[in-house]
Amino acid sequence: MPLVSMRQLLDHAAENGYGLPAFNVNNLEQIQAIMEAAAETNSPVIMQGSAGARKYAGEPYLRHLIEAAIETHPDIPIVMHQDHGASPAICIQSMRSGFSSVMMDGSLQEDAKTPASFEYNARVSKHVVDIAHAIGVSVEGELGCLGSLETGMGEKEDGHGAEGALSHDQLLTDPNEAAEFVKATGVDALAIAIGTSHGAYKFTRPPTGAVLRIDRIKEIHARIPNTHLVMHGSSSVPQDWLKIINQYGGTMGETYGVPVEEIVEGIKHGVRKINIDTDLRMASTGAIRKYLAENTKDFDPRKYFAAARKAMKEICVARYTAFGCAGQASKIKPMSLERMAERYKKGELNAIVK
Ligand SMILES: O=C(COP(=O)(O)O)[C@@H](O)[C@H](O)[C@H](O)COP(=O)(O)O
Repeated sequence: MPLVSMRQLLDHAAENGYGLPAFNVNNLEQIQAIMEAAAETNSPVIMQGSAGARKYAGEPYLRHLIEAAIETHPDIPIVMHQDHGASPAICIQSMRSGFSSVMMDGSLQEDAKTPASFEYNARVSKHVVDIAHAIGVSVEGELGCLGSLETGMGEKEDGHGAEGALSHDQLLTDPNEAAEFVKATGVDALAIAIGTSHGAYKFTRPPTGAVLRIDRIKEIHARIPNTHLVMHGSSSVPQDWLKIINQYGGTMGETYGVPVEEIVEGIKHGVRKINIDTDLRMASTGAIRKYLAENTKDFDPRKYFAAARKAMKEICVARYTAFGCAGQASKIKPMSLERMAERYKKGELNAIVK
């Protein structure tokens, strides 16, 4: 099965009431873990490369690893998505190199740190949509700045994200603005700010509705019913892996993520794409720490990478199952990007704004 557009998968998810985890990828073992889990559960796949991943692995390595997944698993629809493009130029470069979906993150200025105005965000996002849709590529936008409703701080991590204190309004996507943004841009998917943040340190205690505003999802979805909502920063920060990391020499502090049952609630109200990176990082780190501590004579990296791959696969299977993707891959008839471009041109995929 060829590479497919993200819009095709998210439309299928909306029609059938499920959500798709979008796993960040940086190396071979992560990609194999995701694909083994998808094959075992018959799930469609979104793999995404962040700015950090592009810096770490280099875009050609990422692309060829994902292409290897497509070749190895011809029966699974796969989206190659570029996560957090800080400028139209980055998105255009990704499209040129074969990504079937891009995120234009105009919520921040091109430095990926300074919150941008609504006008700037709408202008750069619309620019990317015009180019992407002409070739059948899907576009995710972002409105609102990710950060903590507990502390009021932005979530700068690894060079990406707003720095310093943010107002409550900036940390929470406004449904009226979301409607205006989608009308002005025509993005296929919209990342919203509801109190989640990237990385492991999201909440100092299990989150309540005051700091994780799932209720806001319902209000936004009611205004833009066919624009697919995206939850960034949605790792659940598995407590069992946190314990293993610390048991084997790690010093991670007490922290909590987004509970899977809250994500499932979001899926009932229009969330279709759920970004997950930290959970696989934690499973991988915990498994490697444990393996090396228990096998002190081993020096073959394939042994501890295999342990990491197995741990990551278990998380992927759990998320595919919980989000309702399991069993869906074989029901999807892939559409070429050319066909998607025709559909955009005919207006078949126009946004509904209420
Ligand atoms: O939402 C995301 C991950 O959420 P998470 O931390 O797993 O809760 C991704 O979109 C981030 O972009 C990604 O984790 C950032 O990765 P790097 O830039 O550090 O590679």
